[in-house]
Amino acid sequence: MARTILGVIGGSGIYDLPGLAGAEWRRLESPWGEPSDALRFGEIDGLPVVFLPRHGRGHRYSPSDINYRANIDVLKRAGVTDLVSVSACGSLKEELAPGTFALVNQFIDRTTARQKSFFGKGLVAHVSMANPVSPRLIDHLEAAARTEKLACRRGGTYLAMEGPQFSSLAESRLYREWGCDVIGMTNMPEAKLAREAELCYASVAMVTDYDSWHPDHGEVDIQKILKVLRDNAANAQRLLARLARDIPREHEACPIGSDTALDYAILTAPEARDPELVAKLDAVAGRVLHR
Ligand SMILES: CSC[C@H]1O[C@H](OP(=O)(O)O)[C@H](O)[C@@H]1O
Ligand SMILES: Nc1ncnc2[nH]cnc12
Repeated sequence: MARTILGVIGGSGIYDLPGLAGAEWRRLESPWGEPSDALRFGEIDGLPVVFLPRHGRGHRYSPSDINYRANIDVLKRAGVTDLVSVSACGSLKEELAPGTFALVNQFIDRTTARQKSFFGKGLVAHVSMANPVSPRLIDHLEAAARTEKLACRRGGTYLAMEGPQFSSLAESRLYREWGCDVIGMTNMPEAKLAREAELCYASVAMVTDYDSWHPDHGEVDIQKILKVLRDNAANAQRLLARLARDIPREHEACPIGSDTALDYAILTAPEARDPELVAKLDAVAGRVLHR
């Protein structure tokens, strides 16, 4: 079994990870283009941690402009085994009040303008997304939240919208009718690409607002969000530090097979594969392409 290397993608309001011993920014090249930023390498209690600010330092990339493929590729190149995403989101349920951390386990992808797969013409693969989140990683996050006494709910469906505008009232109501719990703009295609790269993935959806549907809270606006975001970011740092201290140092085999997702996923015959695409997939799919 490999040793655990914890990856963290920080969302809005989270552009660094304090408390990393020996921390340094290091830029990794990716054949998939420019990632959002350099990676922040360091250690917590001897555990290697690799951090990436999803929107880049200074918040330079909007959700539609983020190169999700390059981000996942560089994290894979850095050796990450377990990837935790932390994200701001709107609540679609009364009981998920601002400040709550939802450990979501399902996604509905309503994004339209993003590259969603590492595979394609010349190398076709189909991975399962029935269970997009690694339950073991959720167990560790839930335990960490409990230890840190953070308001947390296990499970839930995250609706990923394209943005950057917030949803209309009609959309907000529709997503509630669909049974969604929270809404954000970034966890898709991130979760899909993490699965293709055989990473265990989990998402901490940190509620900042009630989107637009709630009769007592009016419409969502960025000023309100920013206020809650600051508290959430401080709590997220505590959660992540606790997770890093307590997660097992040996990477545990994923009970839903995230780390073997490509075993039977590739359909293209070896002789029909595009050598250029095969070369680009050295980090993401090297385990199965070069065996
Ligand atoms: C800060 S409001 C909207 C913005 O925040 C979320 O970003 P992230 O998921 O990276 O925390 C949301 O998806 C939007 O991009
Ligand atoms: N209401 C909302 N909709 C989409 N993304 C968000 N991020 C934070 N709040 C959000």
